[in-house]
Amino acid sequence: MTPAARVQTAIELLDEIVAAARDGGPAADTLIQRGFAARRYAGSGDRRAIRELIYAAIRRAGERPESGRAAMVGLAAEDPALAALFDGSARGPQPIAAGEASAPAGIAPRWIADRLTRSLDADGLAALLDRAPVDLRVNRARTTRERMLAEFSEAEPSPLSPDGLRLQPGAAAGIDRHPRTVDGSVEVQDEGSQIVAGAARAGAGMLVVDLCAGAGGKSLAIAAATPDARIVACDTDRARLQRLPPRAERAGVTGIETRLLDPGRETERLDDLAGQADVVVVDAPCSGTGTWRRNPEARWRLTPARLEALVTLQRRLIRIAAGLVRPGGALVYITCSLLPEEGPDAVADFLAEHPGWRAEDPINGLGEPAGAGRRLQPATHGTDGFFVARLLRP
Ligand SMILES: C[S@@+](CC[C@H](N)C(=O)[O-])C[C@H]1O[C@@H](n2cnc3c(N)ncnc32)[C@H](O)[C@@H]1O
Repeated sequence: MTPAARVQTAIELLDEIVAAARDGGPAADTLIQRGFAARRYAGSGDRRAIRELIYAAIRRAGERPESGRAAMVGLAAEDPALAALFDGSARGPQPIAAGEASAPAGIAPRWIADRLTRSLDADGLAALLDRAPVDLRVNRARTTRERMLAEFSEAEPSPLSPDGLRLQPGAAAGIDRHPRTVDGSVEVQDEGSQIVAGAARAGAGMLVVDLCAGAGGKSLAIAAATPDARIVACDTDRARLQRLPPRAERAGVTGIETRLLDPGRETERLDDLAGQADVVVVDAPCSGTGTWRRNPEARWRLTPARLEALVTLQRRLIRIAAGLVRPGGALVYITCSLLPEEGPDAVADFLAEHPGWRAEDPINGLGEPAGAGRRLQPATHGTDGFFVARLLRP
């Protein structure tokens, strides 16, 4: 493909990404993969260049642009070499017209950037859109970090997690097909996610409920660290939860059972666990502001109404979780968001409504204080953004 044709293809795929963000469609990565499958003529160099153009345009545009072309025209305004490729050649983009729509540069939609500035300074805000490294969690049930460092010659030990390895983005191509990923020796998992999973502090023989387990990122980390715990992994999303048992098998961990919940009627399937759990983990559905560096178009999907619905659901899930904790047990509340209303404010509300419960440091001084919990952020800790609190039942 010519460089100009790559730009035109990036514009076409961006059009689909913008529409999907507006209409609740598939993630950018899915659309890009489908787009490449439909364009078999694009070689690996073309694909890499197109993907880079797309993500550069997405990262740059804080507000959802009106079209893929507006996003790319905005990028071209800061890059004369790119602007020169709008040359009207056979498969290239038409020349940029005077006064043509151009997406403005920004970090996030205004309404949400305003809320984030309650808790992040300018560097913290900008780092939400950094290019993220790829972190691996070494599966203690299978191997050791030292052995995996020998297998992944380009990896470094990640600085905060004892089980983490870090690969720079360029060195992580094909990581899903790497033999040590396939045999369950390592899992792709952000270092921040590894650390907050550690807040469960599960011990031998404990009953742990992972209320929002999804495909099991946290459950698998807990099981690898504590082979003798019983982990009940719950979720309302059947497709996600179904991905957990094969992952557990691949990782060689036992003790995880899955439980599908009915949205709005979660407690009906949790009756037998009421007041029984040593630890309940609530890795709540959230805005994902802490993971924008991996899914930058997610910020185009958020609306005030969607955020409000999430905040309401988070508060409901904490209350459900509290009903499962045994006296003296712990509730671990996690979000991958840096918005106060999804983290410290949610915990403050819970503590105000539940006298006798108290918070303790969930991650042994790592991260920084955030209300009754702690948080990790890309700018300061090099991880995705997370909030985590550990609340003890009287
Ligand atoms: C942040 S994700 C969990 C990620 C997962 N714990 C991991 O580490 O990979 C939040 C999960 O909450 C689930 N969820 C949404 N509403 C729920 C509800 N009412 N009860 C339980 N889970 C719910 C979503 O399906 C989603 O999988």
